[in-house]
Amino acid sequence: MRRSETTAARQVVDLITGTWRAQALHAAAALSLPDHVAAGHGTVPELAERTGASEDGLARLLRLLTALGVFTGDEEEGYGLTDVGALLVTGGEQSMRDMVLLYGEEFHRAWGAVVPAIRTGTSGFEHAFGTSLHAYLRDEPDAGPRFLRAMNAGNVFFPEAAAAFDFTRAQTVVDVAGGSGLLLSAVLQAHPHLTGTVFDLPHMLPVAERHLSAAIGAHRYETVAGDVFDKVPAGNDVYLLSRVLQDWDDERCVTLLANIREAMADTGRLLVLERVVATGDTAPVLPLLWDMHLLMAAGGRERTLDGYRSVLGAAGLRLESVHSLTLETSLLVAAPVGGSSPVPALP
Ligand SMILES: C[S@@+](CC[C@H](N)C(=O)[O-])C[C@H]1O[C@@H](n2cnc3c(N)ncnc32)[C@H](O)[C@@H]1O
Repeated sequence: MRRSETTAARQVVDLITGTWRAQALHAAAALSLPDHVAAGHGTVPELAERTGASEDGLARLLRLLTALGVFTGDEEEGYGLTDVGALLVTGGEQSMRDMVLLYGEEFHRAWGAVVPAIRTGTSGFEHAFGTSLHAYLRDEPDAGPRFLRAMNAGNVFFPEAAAAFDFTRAQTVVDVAGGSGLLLSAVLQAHPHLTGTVFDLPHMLPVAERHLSAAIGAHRYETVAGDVFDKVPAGNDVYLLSRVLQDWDDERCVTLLANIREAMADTGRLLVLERVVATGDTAPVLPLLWDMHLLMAAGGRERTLDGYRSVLGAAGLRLESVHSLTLETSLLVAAPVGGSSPVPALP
């Protein structure tokens, strides 16, 4: 075999085995191995006793995940956690365990329906579960809070978003479909003069309420239940819309954006947090992977910059600026068409 063929074959094998890596990580999180290792129980017999798993299976899983950079050590000495493994320990502000679990369980099943999803344009989730992700989150006990905990793990760009926009002249902020309230709390913590509202479906609000009451204190925020396709709280200076457009087709995006436009003053601003898709063989892969994942999960999509411009424009908003954040996420600042001044100055 020529060298270029070897390299191409290697690439195919690496692509095929990508899902095995993710599922090995999922097994470690599902068996709480990082928790046990963090508690000092790092040998295979100790882990077998605590998890009820077979020693042979555990030894092989740990040896693979050590090679993948999740654990340190070996079977003889016992295992410790790398920085990656430490992110899989339960609890803690930065923990990504809930994300690993959701992606390894429900979303893995949704990806199992990738071919019918691409054939039909209906989400992989609907093919696999017989119901939409949104209905599942509403109807399945504890699914909503589990989903929000998993979303939290991907929120590493929230503090950056709070710093990327000049909030000094704003007084009130609404996080539209704000989920866990973590973005609003990052904004309120960074800008103590602001008060804020989390607006979301009623079954999602308890998580935001719990988080904001602990992080912010009762007098600076409220939670409001409602449907973004009906109307959103009016008269605020800044509207946040994080990872929401990604779940809907253009028509639904225009409806919800038009509701936000109607609620904002002409001087208001809308801050959209999404990934921007580029094309070509040098395009960053993460937005493209997430675009495909959104088809598998909610039947949604990531958009090109022109795609965001187009749905904003159809709702009476214009894209004013774009800021790059970590994990290839972008902050898009939009202003009402015709409303040129920024949010009003504080008295
Ligand atoms: C992908 S999550 C994003 C949550 C949050 N903005 C974030 O970035 O972590 C989508 C959110 O949209 C909310 N949502 C879905 N349909 C909605 C509707 N019709 N009205 C209001 N919120 C809705 C969900 O409850 C969920 O919190």
